[in-house]
Formats: sequence, C-alpha cells, structure tokens
Amino acid sequence: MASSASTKSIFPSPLFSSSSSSSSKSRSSKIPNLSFLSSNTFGTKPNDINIIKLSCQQRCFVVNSVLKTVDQTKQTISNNVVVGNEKPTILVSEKLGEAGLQVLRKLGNVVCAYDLSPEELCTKISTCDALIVRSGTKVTRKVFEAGKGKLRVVGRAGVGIDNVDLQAATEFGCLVVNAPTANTIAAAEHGIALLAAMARNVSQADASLKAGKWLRSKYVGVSMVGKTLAVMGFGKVGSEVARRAKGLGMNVIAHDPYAPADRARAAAFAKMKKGVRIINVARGGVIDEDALVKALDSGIVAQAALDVFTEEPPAKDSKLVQHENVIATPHLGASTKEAQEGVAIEIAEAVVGALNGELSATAVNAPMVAPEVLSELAPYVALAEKLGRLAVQLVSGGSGIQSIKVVYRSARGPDNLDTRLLRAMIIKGVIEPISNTIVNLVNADYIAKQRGLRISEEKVAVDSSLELPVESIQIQISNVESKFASAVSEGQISIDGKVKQIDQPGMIGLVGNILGQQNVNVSFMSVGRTSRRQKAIMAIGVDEEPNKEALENIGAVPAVEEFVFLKL
Ligand SMILES: NC(=O)C1=CN([C@@H]2O[C@H](COP(=O)(O)OP(=O)(O)OC[C@H]3O[C@@H](n4cnc5c(N)ncnc54)[C@H](O)[C@@H]3O)[C@@H](O)[C@H]2O)C=CC1
Ligand SMILES: O=C(O)C(=O)COP(=O)(O)O
Repeated sequence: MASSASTKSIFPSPLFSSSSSSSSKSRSSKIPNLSFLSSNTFGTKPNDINIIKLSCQQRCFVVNSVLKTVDQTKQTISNNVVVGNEKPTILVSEKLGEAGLQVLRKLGNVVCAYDLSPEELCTKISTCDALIVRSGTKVTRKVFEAGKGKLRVVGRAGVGIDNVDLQAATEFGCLVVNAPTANTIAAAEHGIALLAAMARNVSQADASLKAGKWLRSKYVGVSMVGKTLAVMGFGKVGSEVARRAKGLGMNVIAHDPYAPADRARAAAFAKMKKGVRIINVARGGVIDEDALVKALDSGIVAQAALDVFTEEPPAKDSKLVQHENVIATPHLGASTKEAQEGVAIEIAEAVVGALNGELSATAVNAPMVAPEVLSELAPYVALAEKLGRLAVQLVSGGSGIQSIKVVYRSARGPDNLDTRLLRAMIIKGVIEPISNTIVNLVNADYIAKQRGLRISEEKVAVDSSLELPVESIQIQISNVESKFASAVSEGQISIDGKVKQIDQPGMIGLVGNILGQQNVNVSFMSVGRTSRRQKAIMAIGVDEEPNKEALENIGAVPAVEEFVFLKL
C-alpha cells in the first residue's frame, strides 16, 4: 500500500501500484487515489477506514469519505437479504406456532397459506421475501425461479431440509436456515414411544379391541430391559434416544460414521440378528422400503415402527404401512406442543435475523461466520466489495477477468483469519456491475465458478502490534487489458485496500471553504464515521476540478490524515 496512515496524498500514486516505494505526493497528477470508509457498525475498533488506490475518470474529490451507512454495510454483509424500508412479506406455508408468528409479525407482513398446490406456491412466492416451511412443502427449483429477485430466505421450521432444493437456493442466492435444536427431544421421545408401542403391540391391540375383540394371548409382547438397541446416527436425536433407552435398562450401541469416536462406538451390522425390530424416526430414505417388506415377510425383521416414509404421505395401499407387523405414524416426531412452539420461535428468529441483515447461526447453505469474526471484519467487507467493483471497471470489456489473486496482509496466522466473507464480497464486487446476478455469501463461490472466475488467496504474514485482522487487501489481476493504460504494470493490475481514519468537528466547513474559495462547486457530500469523535470519512463530488492549490490546502489540514482526488 503506497499511502500509509500518515500520508496525505494530493495527486496520488501510480495507478494501482502496490508498491510502497514512492511517496504519493510526488506522483503524477493523472493517477488519483481514492479513500473509502465503511462505517463501523459492528463494534470494530474505531480507527478504520478503507483506502483504495484507483484510477477513475468521473470528477470526484475524496477526503475521507463515507461509503456506507450503518444499514448499508449490514446489507452488504448480509447476503442481500435486507429488503429496504418496505416491510418484508413472509409466507408461512405450514402450521407454525403462534409465538413464532408473533416474532415474524413484528418485522413483516405475515401471510399464512397452507396446503398450497405447487402452482399456487409459485404464484404466491413471487411477492414474498421469505418462506417458512416444515417437511410438507416441496421448495423446488421452480419455487426459486418464481421467487427470483425477491425471495431471500427460506426458513425450515425443523431439522431436515431434504424438501428444499439447496442447490437451486444457492444458485439464486437464497439463504436457507433451519431450526435444528427445538424438536430434538420430541423426536427422541417419539422414537421411544414407537419402541415401547412396538414391543407391546399397542397399536394392533388397540385396533383389535376397538373392533370388538379381546385377544390377550395374540398380543403378548417382548420386554425392553436387557435388549440391545442399535442407534443408527448418533447425532442430536440419536443420542437423546440412547439416553432414554439406557434408562429403560437397554444395552445401547451406536453407529455413526461421522460422529467423533468418543461419542459413538462403531458397531458391525453386516448381518442383523433374526427377529430384529426396526424403528425409523429420521427419514424414509434411510431404509429400503421394498427390502423391509420382504424382511418382514421372511421374519428376519420381526417388527417395524415407522414415522417417516420415502414418499409422504405413503400410498394408501402401501404394503409397508398395511403390514400387520408394522406400526406407523404420519411423521409426528416433531409434533408436540412444546417442540412446535420452540421450533416456531427458533425459525422465526433465524428468518428475522436474516431479513435484518444478520448472518444466521443456522444457515444451511452459507458459511457460518461467528458474530465476533463478523464484527471485526465489517469494515473490510465494504472494502473488499469496492476493490472488486473497481477491478472489474478497470478491465476492458468488463468480463475479461478470468482469475484474481487476493493477497491479505495480516499479522494473524492463516488459521486465525477467516477470509470467506471477504472473498465473497470481492466476487460480488466483480460480478454485480457486469450482470444482473445478485451475488452474496450464499452463492458467491458458485457464481464465480459458473462464470469461470478463479479466485486464489494468499495470506502474507506481517509484523504488527495493531490488533487489526487485516492490514491490507490487494487484488491482483493478470493478463488483462485496461481502459486506463497506466493501470497496468507489467501486464498486471493491482489494487490495494487498507483501513483507518479520524472524525472531528468542522471538517465539512473547512474543506467546503477551501473549495468555495477556488470557485469549485460541490455537487454532493457524504460523511460518516466509525463512532463519535472517532475515525471519519467524507466524500465530496465536485463540478469543477479543484486546482493544485486547493488540493494542497486540503492536504495541509492537520486532521486530514489522507485524502485523494479522483476522476471517474
Ligand atoms: N420424525 C421427525 O419428525 C423428525 C425427524 N428428524 C430427523 O432425524 C434425523 C436426525 O436429526 P438430528 O439428530 O437433529 O440430526 P443430527 O445432524 O444431529 O444427527 C444426524 C447424525 O446422523 C449421522 N449420520 C449421517 N449419515 C449417517 C450414516 N450413513 N449412518 C449413520 N449415521 C449417519 C451424522 O453423523 C449425525 O451424527 C434427521 O434426519 C432429521 O431430519 C428430526 C426431528 C424430527
Ligand atoms: O425436523 C425434522 O426433520 C422433521 O422431520 C420434522 O418435520 P415437521 O416439521 O414435523 O414436518
């Protein structure tokens, strides 16, 4: 970065050079610099401004300028899920607990429309910003196509997202969030309920009694105590089932190829014991239903208790459901009052958070960025996007960029710098100006890949006592031609960005006066700061080009740490 924190650059540096060799004051006037600040809305340390060296042609004079308001910065970070000042419309297509609806109503217009046909859903979705579903709504590619440009969030009020086309969601930049914790106990309890009901033939005995029979010897059951329960999938539900089964005196073994070894001891299921009993409260797809019918017929499987099916609802004449040794419930695992209230609140908060521009902790198709990481990276997010925007506008033909190398100079070790957000914003900056595609954290990597844009990243370690996560971000683009001959050095365009700045009273008047004295008309002025009396930034548009004296006078103002003049 040529301009250091203390440099006041009037006619700045060789275009896009990352060199720090020459002072910006000594450089040719035809190559301007630009300083950008993203206001600090996330509690990032107050010294932060984004500085970008660039070349432009439109007349614009910049002394510590504001790039984004608080909300705008949030929008940038938030995958474009913010819908401006209008109240967002949230479609709830399956029954959701009242407590969740109340949370949603505080933010937006909530439309509850149940049992929609696929066509009706597509029609309705075109006016909606968010959609909340359970397992009964198929959120297909067609739904995302119909919601294109408007649908920003799909909330799954539960765990399983197999009814949502995640690939399509990602391609359309639509965030998918779920509610992964609130129905765990309900599902585990349902598993235990099915286990006990199956062991004691509760369903069959009940049906027979209601049919006027009294068949005590037919429905002799089996005891659970001392039996072995194999839990397939030792996640949230599986481990709660295991705890309860142990309480019933069962021996519990678990199989989970992905669970940490200390959580699940792998068990071999090469051959099931004859007379095994199977319970499924996960998903129909985990069991081959035809094979299960055969196994039930042959007696290898004595009984099955099923809450979930490959096709829901299953066909009325389903051999599996009708089998006398099968008890079945219509996907009721999560259906307790308590779980549904919990799930409703969990998903409503996730959707509201997403619509408010926060990255969700339960995002399914976007990288999770911890709040503290988000907070400290906030100023760099705006910087990254601007660097991308500048890059693409400098390259002839706009779409000519095929690969970008991003160099992060940081005192942090590579493992302590999460650059996914910054990379996504660079991609956003590069692609959005030249296409109609909305790019965000959800789809950035996908869109880049689809367009053949390769992004490589390098983290360069620097010694620094500052606790900033990033000292500078540099974008390097090789083998491109520029609209501005001076932008290319040795076949490469290189743009640097950095952060810092100061807020103090009187700056607007001071700078305005200097310009006025030179008869330079101000066409716009935008000011912002990280926080009160902290770092600030100001952008001024001018109708006439200020002369050298005016620029020098501005540069001489003590509080101006750095300023640049640029023609866009
Ligand atoms: N019936 C119902 O109403 C409900 C059903 N569910 C379903 O229950 C299942 C479990 O939910 P959670 O425990 O919340 O999810 P989870 O993600 O906490 O646990 C799933 C576990 O399955 C393991 N797993 C994945 N592939 C496996 C394989 N091939 N063999 C063995 N284990 C495998 C994973 O490593 C993970 O530990 C999900 O399918 C979910 O959709 C959840 C809640 C209610
Ligand atoms: O959370 C899950 O994965 C479930 O299967 C619950 O489905 P539901 O919300 O009851 O349609």
